[in-house]
Amino acid sequence: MSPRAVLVGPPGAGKTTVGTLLAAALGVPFRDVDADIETTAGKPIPEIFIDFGEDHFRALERAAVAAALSSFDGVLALGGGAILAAETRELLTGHTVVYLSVELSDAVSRVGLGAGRPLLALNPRATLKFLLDQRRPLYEQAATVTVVTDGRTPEDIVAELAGKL
Ligand SMILES: Nc1ncnc2c1ncn2[C@@H]1O[C@H](COP(=O)(O)OP(=O)(O)OP(=O)(O)O)[C@@H](O)[C@H]1O
Ligand SMILES: O=C(O)C1=C[C@@H](O)[C@@H](O)[C@H](O)C1
Ligand SMILES: [Mg+2]
Repeated sequence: MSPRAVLVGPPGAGKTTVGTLLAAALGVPFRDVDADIETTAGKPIPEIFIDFGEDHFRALERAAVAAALSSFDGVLALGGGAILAAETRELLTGHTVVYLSVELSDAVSRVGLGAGRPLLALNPRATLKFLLDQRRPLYEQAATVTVVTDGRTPEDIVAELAGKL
């Protein structure tokens, strides 16, 4: 069993939004690893960061990604930082990995004040710039399909993707 598509990209790329619509368009279920982690931990992501720290969150994330990749066959959205783990990047090999790319200005306007995103709580623009610069090569390396999302509606992005998958 293998996901039909695995969505990667930074916060604000639209993984949850586009993933939900793409799954509906393909007639398959949608699953979001961020939601899986919250279910396992029994608390929202910001509280996991506060109570246990980022390293603990990343450990939960690695386990949640591994479980979903081996047991789910719909559209799967990873968390924005999941590809930081070498173990996860290796597990992605052979899967259909869709990189939703977004430049800084669109990402900033989409995440606003960063509500619900603990890494962005202090300075969303500066942190997003750092995350985009740090992670862009990792998303590009993992991707089998790349879709530019800047200035486009989720529906337009889904129409492009549905034709490619
Ligand atoms: N193509 C788009 N155009 C405009 N707004 C968008 C687009 N895609 C998503 N959004 C909006 O941007 C915000 C962030 O989208 P979403 O939560 O889907 O991102 P994400 O990639 O899942 O982020 P995270 O990594 O934090 O989970 C939401 O308010 C959503 O409505
Ligand atoms: O970019 C990140 O590192 C994160 C993105 C979100 O999807 C969550 O997984 C969490 O807030 C961390
Ligand atoms: Mg999301």
